[in-house]
Parts: sequence; C-alpha cells; structure tokens
Amino acid sequence: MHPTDTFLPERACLPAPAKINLFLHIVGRRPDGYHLLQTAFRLIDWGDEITLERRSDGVIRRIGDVPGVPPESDLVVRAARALQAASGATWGADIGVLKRIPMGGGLGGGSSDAATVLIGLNRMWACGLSRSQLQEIGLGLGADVPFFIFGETAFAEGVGEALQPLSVPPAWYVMVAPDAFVPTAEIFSDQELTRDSEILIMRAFAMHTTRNDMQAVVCRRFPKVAESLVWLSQYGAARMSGSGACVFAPFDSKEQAEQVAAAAPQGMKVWVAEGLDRHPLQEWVV
Ligand SMILES: C[C@](O)(CO)[C@H](O)COP(=O)(O)OP(=O)(O)OC[C@H]1O[C@@H](n2ccc(N)nc2=O)[C@H](O)[C@@H]1O
Ligand SMILES: Nc1ncnc2c1ncn2[C@@H]1O[C@H](COP(=O)(O)OP(=O)(O)OP(=O)(O)O)[C@@H](O)[C@H]1O
Repeated sequence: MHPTDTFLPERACLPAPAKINLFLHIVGRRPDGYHLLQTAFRLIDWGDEITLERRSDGVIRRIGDVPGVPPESDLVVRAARALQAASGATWGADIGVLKRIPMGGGLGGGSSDAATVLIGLNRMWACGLSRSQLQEIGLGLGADVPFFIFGETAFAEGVGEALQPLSVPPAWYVMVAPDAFVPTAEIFSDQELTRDSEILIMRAFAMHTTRNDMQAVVCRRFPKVAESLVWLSQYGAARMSGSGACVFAPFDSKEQAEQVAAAAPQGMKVWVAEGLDRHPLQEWVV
C-alpha cells in the first residue's frame, strides 16, 4: 500500500533543516551562465519550521510576516503552487514559516523551506509524486532544493542536481553567522571568481584536500566574513558554507564544539549543531 493511503494529516509542523557545503569547487560554466560545481552537502540538526494546514478551496497563503520576503515571492508559496501545477491537486494550504536560518547566509534556508513544503504537501494532498519527481520540481525553484529532497549527505555535481550519497564521519559544527547578507548571484558574477578548479573523482571527503572557491571573493567584499574565519580558524578547520556569509568548523564532540562557542567574543552570533546523516522527513517520500 502507498504510504499516502495510510497517513494524510490535515495539519503538520515540519522541520526545514539548514545545510552546509563541506566544500565547493567551481569547475566550469554552462552556456546560460550558471556555474558547474562539485560540492558536498550536509544537513545540520538546526533550522526553520514550517506549519502546513490543508485547505479544501485550492487557495495557497503564507500566514504571518517574514521580514524582507513578500508572500508572493516566498519560496514556500512558489513551491506549493509548483506542486499544484505538476500534480493537478485541487487542495490548497495555509503555510507558516518560523525563520531561524539567516537569509543570504549560505545555509540554504529558502531552499530547505521549499523542499519541506514539497515533501509535506505531497503527502498531505495525496499527490503520490516520487522523490525524483519532487527533485525535478524543486530544481525549478532553486539549485539547492533537490539536495534537501534527496535527504542525505551528498556529493553533488552539475548545478547541484546530480547527487550521490556520501559517507562522512559524525561531527559537531561550530556555526558563525557574520553580520552580512551575501547576494549569491553577485558572487557568481565576480570577475575574480575561480571557475576552473580541477574535476575531482570523489571517493571520500577530506577537508584538507578541498576548499570553497567562493570564499576569497566573499572575504574581499565582506570583511566580517573574513574576521569570522580568522576567529574560528584558531580552533579548527574553518570554512565558509555555499556563497556565505556563514562559516563553520567541525569538531569530534559536542563538548569540544561547545567550549569553542563559549569562547566567542560578545556579540558574535555563534551556535553548535550536529551533522545529520538523514533529513528528518526522509520517510515521507517514497
Ligand atoms: C552556492 C550554493 O548555495 C551551493 O550550494 C548554490 O549553488 C546556490 O543556490 P541558490 O542560492 O539556490 O541559488 P539560485 O537561487 O539557484 O541562483 C541564484 C543566482 O546565482 C547564480 N548561480 C547559481 C547557481 C549556480 N550553480 N550558478 C550560478 O551562476 C545565478 O546567477 C542565479 O541566478
Ligand atoms: N522562505 C524563504 N526563506 C528565505 N529566503 C527566501 C524565502 N523565500 C524566498 N526567499 C528569497 O531567497 C533569498 C535567499 O535566501 P536563502 O536563505 O535561501 O539564502 P542562502 O542561504 O544564501 O542560500 P544558498 O545557501 O542557497 O546560497 C532571500 O534573500 C529571499 O529574498
């Protein structure tokens, strides 16, 4: 029996975890200007929360305010509309977003919110779309959405849509959110961006043989990102996630990570999060 036959909640409060890019190499550019990447995505056990309430009249609404994101351009609304269009579903939804993930932070907040809406409503509307169908809809919303639907640590190529599972050791991350909003598109169009990194044959992940090719450009434009990296590098292998601004460093234990976080200068936004091997909604999709 299909799981959607047995479990059709009308209301659900669902996690939308953040991601980090353990490394990010830019290996080329497509004719349409999009960059070809090699990257490793990992989920962390910290993020936004999405509340979904099914409506029978087909209307899709975002409930509540998200500063800087008008409802019509919110990826959660666009995701629900895209699912309606692809599945022919006649249900609607009220969607609430509790935002924790900083915008322009390189932690994929908007993409994760969109993925959670696609996964949640696919079940609540009984659409029955497969994981790969949801990933395809997600790619139309943002380059990181397919990863969140894939739902496990991944090595990614293309613009981030060609995904393979990757095994990485357990880790606790010290996360720092510098007070900066990094516009992804501007970093990708910077003249000085490295775009010709050597293509790796990915067997296992190691911090010391990889890097984030966007980090140098972001540090030059946003000194607060550079300062955060200098601070965190005193304690571990610090690196920027995605197109920034957030930076992270892995530690073997929660205690070690908490000690480092406790040493942060006053006013620095620092927290500790555990690496997740699986998305908490992994079982919601077949
Ligand atoms: C940097 C990463 O976060 C790595 O995980 C993603 O590649 C970016 O994902 P994202 O924020 O969802 O970005 P999108 O909203 O898809 O794209 C924003 C803009 O960045 C540029 N862009 C994005 C992805 C990519 N592979 N090449 C690009 O050149 C494009 O100009 C695009 O219009
Ligand atoms: N639900 C949403 N949450 C956050 N941002 C959204 C949302 N919907 C639309 N956006 C838009 O997407 C932009 C990027 O937000 P997001 O949090 O995904 O950035 P990011 O963490 O830098 O992404 P990435 O890691 O993919 O580079 C925001 O500036 C905002 O205009």
